Amino acid sequence: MKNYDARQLAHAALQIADAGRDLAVRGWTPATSSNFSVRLDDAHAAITISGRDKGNLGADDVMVVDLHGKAVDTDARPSAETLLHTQIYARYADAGAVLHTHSHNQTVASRLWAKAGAIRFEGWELLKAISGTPTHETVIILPVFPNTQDMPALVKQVDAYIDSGTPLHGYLIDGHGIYTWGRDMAETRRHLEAFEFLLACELDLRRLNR
Ligand SMILES: CSC[C@@H](O)[C@@H](O)C(=O)COP(=O)(O)O
Ligand SMILES: [Zn+2]
Repeated sequence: MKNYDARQLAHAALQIADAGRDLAVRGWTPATSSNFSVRLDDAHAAITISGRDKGNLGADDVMVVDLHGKAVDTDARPSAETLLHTQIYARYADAGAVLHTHSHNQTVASRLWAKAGAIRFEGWELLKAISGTPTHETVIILPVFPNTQDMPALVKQVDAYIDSGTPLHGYLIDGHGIYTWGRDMAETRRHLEAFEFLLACELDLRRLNR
């Protein structure tokens, strides 16, 4: 017997496919990169199957994992980065969706700010698109973690950052891409779009030497 709600899974798969189509059209998911998930309940998430074309997802491209990243009711292989998704659901009880993309801006910025270890956004009106940010007179830090294929090692770094108490709304991985999340898919898409815009602004200022 399934211990998650199949209707919820079907709805999550639709949300994931819809997000994937939109993000691919924007060019943020090149060459099967990126992965997406939606929380189903306290113990399960729906997540993209590894290696699929993220711009052309259907219900068969989404599977269920438990919050330890283990496949549930299927032999399919979940995203190679599943542990980064389940970590967010485990650490943030109100997280309802996680998006990871590889846009050009995200990837270039991750390299430029890797040494500094973070990008500091301050004074941008669009910061208000990040939930809990009532004014542009705010600082939001987007950390940059070194890339590795060793997911437990990456999870450890993110855990240490969360444990430090600095608010975390998303992060970059060096030479790789971005992770962000929200209470539901709509909020998560807004956060992703806001970070992409802010990164583009910071990159332009760099190009202009400002
Ligand atoms: C195609 S290169 C990108 C992958 O290595 C990975 O970073 C990625 O985002 C997608 O992996 P996936 O296992 O399909 O979820
Ligand atoms: Zn990736």
